[in-house]
Amino acid sequence: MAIAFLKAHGTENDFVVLPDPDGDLDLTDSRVRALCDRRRGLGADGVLRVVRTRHVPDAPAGLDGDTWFMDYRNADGSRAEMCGNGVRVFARYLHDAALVPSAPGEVVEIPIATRGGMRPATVNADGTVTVNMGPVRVTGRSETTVGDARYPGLGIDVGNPHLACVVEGVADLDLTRQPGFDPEVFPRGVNLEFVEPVAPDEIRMRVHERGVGETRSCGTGTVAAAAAYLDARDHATGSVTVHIPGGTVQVTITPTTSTLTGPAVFVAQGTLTDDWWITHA
Ligand SMILES: N[C@@H](CCC[C@H](N)C(=O)O)C(=O)O
Repeated sequence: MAIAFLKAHGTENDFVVLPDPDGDLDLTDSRVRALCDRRRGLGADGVLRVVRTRHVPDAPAGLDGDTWFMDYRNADGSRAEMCGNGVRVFARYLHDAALVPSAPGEVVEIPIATRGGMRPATVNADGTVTVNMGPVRVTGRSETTVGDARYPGLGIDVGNPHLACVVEGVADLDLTRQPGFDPEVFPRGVNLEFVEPVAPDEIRMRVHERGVGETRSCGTGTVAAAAAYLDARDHATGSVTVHIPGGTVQVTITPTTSTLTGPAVFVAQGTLTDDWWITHA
């Protein structure tokens, strides 16, 4: 069987990467949960399966079948539409493994399909990756609760759902439990960002991710956080530096789209044992 894997992270939002060009892997929810388990598996916030779009039954209609598809799974086994840190890692993998055309010294845009649509990315000369994250759609206002405290926030869709709340004292929040949210507003669940300005156009963010729990970074969340920060200043566009526990990224929001720039780091590669794979079917 010899199933190959790589371990990678983007600002410490960590992933198991599974190359599966022909869609041969039977990646069950149970196997995703086991892979992400930090004791009985490799340990990660999510899994990125690298597969051609034609082999993904739930890929959005109209995508080219040859395009590489980022099949993203949360640590609880659920599928999500998008993962911003994941796209950076995914692009870096395609680039370094020479799975996409490139010329020495040339910055080439890599088309990447996701359940949230196309998210083209470029690997920059310094090794960082810039992802075109698509338009930022404001979906309304809602609130979250952490313990007894209520925080109003801005609902934002960047392929996946977010509620970004500008608060004071981000460092002191207890995010070890699922914060409350309105299931009528977010019937598919929601990623919750807590955002604090630290300087002009510079914010600190923590996140509780749908399907994972608190993570050290969330790329789509940083875009939502930047949008909420700008909205609080009556701006719809701008460039914001976002500090998360796992590092720093740069977000730019324009009238038509948004970009996310940050690192993509590969830690290890190896092969899963057949026994382990069979046991966790
Ligand atoms: N960590 C990701 C987001 C992953 C998906 C999210 N948990 C969801 O369910 O929508 C990112 O970097 O964007």
